[in-house]
Amino acid sequence: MGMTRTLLECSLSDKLCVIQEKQYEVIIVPTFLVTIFLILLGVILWLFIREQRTQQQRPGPRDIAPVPPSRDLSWEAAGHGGNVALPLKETSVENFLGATPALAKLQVPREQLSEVLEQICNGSYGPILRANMNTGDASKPKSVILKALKEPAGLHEVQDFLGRIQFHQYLGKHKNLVQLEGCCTEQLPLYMVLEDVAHGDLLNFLWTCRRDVMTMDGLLYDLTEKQVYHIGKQVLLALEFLQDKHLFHGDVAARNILIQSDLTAKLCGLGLAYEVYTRGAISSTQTIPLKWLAPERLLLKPAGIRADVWSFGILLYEMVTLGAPPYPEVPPASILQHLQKRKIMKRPSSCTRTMYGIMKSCWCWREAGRPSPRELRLRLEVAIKTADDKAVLQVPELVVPELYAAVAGIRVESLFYNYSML
Ligand SMILES: Nc1ncnc2c1ncn2[C@@H]1O[C@H](COP(=O)(O)OP(=O)(O)OP(=O)(O)O)[C@@H](O)[C@H]1O
Repeated sequence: MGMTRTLLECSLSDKLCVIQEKQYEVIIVPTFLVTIFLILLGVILWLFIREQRTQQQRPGPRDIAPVPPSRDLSWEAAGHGGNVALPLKETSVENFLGATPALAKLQVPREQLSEVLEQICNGSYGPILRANMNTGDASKPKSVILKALKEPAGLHEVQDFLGRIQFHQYLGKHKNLVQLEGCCTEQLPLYMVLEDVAHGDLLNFLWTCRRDVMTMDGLLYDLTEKQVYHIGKQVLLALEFLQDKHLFHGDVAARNILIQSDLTAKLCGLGLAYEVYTRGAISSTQTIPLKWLAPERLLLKPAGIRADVWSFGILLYEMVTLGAPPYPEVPPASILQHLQKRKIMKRPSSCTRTMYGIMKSCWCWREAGRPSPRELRLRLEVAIKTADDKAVLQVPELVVPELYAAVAGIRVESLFYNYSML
């Protein structure tokens, strides 16, 4: 209306009128544009905040970053490493602990954990303890393993620890994976509660088989070729399970396999599988003993389940030599140069040609040339039929853990050994 009146009141030669008309354009159009822009910005911000809130409230493993393709290193490079996206300044550890409803169902009341029986070792994020858990029947306490988060812990460490528990929950049950029983995470100190695989790790079992110990708590310290295949097959079943979830283990070795008296084998040490889950890759900063690693891992290239297959070959070597360190003549730091010359380990005297053939297939330089866990398992199932079930594997030399650690390229503190106490 204002514009029309101005035009009617002015003649075309009236300069003031032209200026007045332009002033309207200069004021109204930008104001209109700025208003639209502000409204749009508001809507976008509102949608963003709403999405963030719903993500934090969602239960289960979705709190952890979604599973990216396992061979995609760019996922990590693009900075998607975190697992629960809460800004540090906005929350304290206590607030954060109260705000993880995803773990509510897993909570074990602290008063049910009666006494700590022993500290097994120092794990990668804190002490690993054996404790008794009350089951309701006072005469039948259940032994469990507590993985504690060392204190003091920052918010990132707490987030990471909770993410690991959720990862266990996400994995679910498998006979050949160590089982999550619950957690205590509503206040500090934080515990992950795991089933107790009482006979401990396979490496200690293998070392004990070198001794004159016959049996302990129902476990027979003798190993035959058939049993090596039997244990190997179970590890492969666990790897198939991980592969079905687009994951891989990253640290397959005798020290990461727990053993029960009936020789049920359970893969533990799932820390790297968790990294694969959250980042799509294993971070190169992780210190994994080099002698177990496939060439692509040593070269810091993207790796997948077939890197586990390489390590599985080393595991067979460990079993058949009753826990000898791999490549005893090669210093750990020179392993890559050694492999680059296409050298692999020679057949140990205790190893049949069939088993050595299987090991060699795992140690193919090219990933694609290696069998999948399933193909390998089928080969083991064939081999098991004709394997020796009588001759007990024997190695006369006893192990000195410190020496073993130096040759294997492992920190001796990371080895749990009750071996020397026997
Ligand atoms: N459920 C269990 N039952 C018996 N012993 C266990 C159990 N879990 C772990 N251990 C013992 O603790 C050692 C270290 O375990 P594990 O590798 O799982 O811990 P970690 O070093 O903190 O690994 P990660 O970061 O990969 O989870 C094992 O070699 C084993 O001796």
